[in-house]
Amino acid sequence: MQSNTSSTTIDTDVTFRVENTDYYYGSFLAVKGVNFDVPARKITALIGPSGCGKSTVLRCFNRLNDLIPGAHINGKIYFDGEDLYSPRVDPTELRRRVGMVFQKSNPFPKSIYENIAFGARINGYRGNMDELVEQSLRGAALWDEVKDKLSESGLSISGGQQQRLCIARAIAIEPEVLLMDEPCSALDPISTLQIEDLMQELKTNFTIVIVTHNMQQAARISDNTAFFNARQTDKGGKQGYLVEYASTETIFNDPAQQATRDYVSGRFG
Ligand SMILES: Nc1ncnc2c1ncn2[C@@H]1O[C@H](COP(=O)(O)OP(=O)(O)OP(=O)(O)O)[C@@H](O)[C@H]1O
Repeated sequence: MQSNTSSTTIDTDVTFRVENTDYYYGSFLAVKGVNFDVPARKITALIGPSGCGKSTVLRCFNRLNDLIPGAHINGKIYFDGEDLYSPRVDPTELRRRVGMVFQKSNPFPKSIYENIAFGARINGYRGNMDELVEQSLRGAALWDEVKDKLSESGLSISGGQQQRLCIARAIAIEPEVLLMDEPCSALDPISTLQIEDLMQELKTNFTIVIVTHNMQQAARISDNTAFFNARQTDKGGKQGYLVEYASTETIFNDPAQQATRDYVSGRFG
């Protein structure tokens, strides 16, 4: 495995290999020198204080940062062994393979049924749509709650249900990876636990990378954890970097770095 500092061996298939990457917004170097491997069909958590670059790194896995003017990276990210930034990679097709769930649930202002069917249709799905809708809602542990109101608006259900609808929509197009940017931060504890349980089920089929501010959540659900921090630069700004990457067990119980120990024990951040 590739790692900045830690020694834990992560012996499994690699979905993303991040090699010597620097992340820029224009001339601003937001995150510097990141190396790590994201293993397949595991949950990898990105943690660290605000502004250390977790979302920046996450958004590069499906090249969502391409949509931000001036954003670019140096270094390499490989997805299933292929250079993610190669001209051969079509970002739209990449985003089909690497789905994303955001902090704030964002169902389309359409029926629950159409929330699933719409994306599938655009992606050329030709099979039985009713079956796909049911299977996706079941996969997101939402079917029983909405099966009798599929024609109602996706915006009419609770926040936790909306977030599961967004997960159903994401898995309907059969991605290989699910990126999750603080998916539970707007949810109550019960909905949060439902999403966490769901993630444990989803990881049998999907590689999951999650950004979370909730350290207990990272400890509960993830297999591996990357701890990012930010340091002061000469110019007075802040620059993110990866402090340590290892199994979640190691990061929370026996980290190699004092900064990691301080962070996970709540001493800063
Ligand atoms: N669109 C953007 N344009 C310019 N700078 C940005 C942009 N998005 C993020 N940044 C900067 O990049 C750095 C990393 O931000 P990022 O949002 O990735 O951090 P984060 O760890 O996810 O923070 P938070 O936990 O607060 O969401 C910060 O200095 C931030 O101001």
